[in-house]
Amino acid sequence: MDPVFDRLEATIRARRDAPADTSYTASLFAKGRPKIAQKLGEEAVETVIAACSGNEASIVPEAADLMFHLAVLLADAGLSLDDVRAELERREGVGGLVEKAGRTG
Ligand SMILES: N=c1c2ncn([C@@H]3O[C@H](COP(=O)(O)OP(=O)(O)OP(=O)(O)O)[C@@H](O)[C@H]3O)c2ncn1[C@@H]1O[C@H](COP(=O)(O)O)[C@@H](O)[C@H]1O
Repeated sequence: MDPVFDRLEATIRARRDAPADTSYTASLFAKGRPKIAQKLGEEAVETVIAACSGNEASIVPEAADLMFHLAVLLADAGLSLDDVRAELERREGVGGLVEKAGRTG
C-alpha cells in the first residue's frame, strides 16, 4: 500500500491500544464500533454534500476524513486497507474473466 496509508494505519493501530483520553483516535476506539460506524457515515454524508456543492476542491478534505474513519473502522475489525486493496485486485481478475467471456461468447 502507499507509504502515507501505511503510516496512517500504523498510527491508528498504536492509538487502538492507547488510553482513551490520549487522542481523538484513541477516544473513538474507546467509544466502540457503533460510534466508529456513525462517524464513517457522517463523513460519507459530508463527502456527498461537498460533491454536490459545485466546489470540487472541497471534496478532498471530506474524502480524507472519510478514508481516515474507514481505516479506523477496518482497524477496529482487525482488517486493513490492504485487505480492501486485495479485494479490488481480485475483482480485476473477475472483471478480466467477464470481459473475456463477453468477447468469446
Ligand atoms: N487523518 C486523521 C483525521 N481525519 C479526521 N480526523 C478527526 O476526525 C474528527 C472529525 O470531525 P468531527 O467534527 O466530525 O468530530 P468531532 O466533533 O471531533 O467528534 P464527535 O464529537 O462527533 O465524536 C476531527 O476531530 C478530526 O480531527 C482525524 N484525526 C486524525 N487523523 C490522523 O490520525 C493521526 C492520529 O490522530 P490523533 O488520534 O488525533 O493523535 C493523525 O496524526 C492523523 O494522521
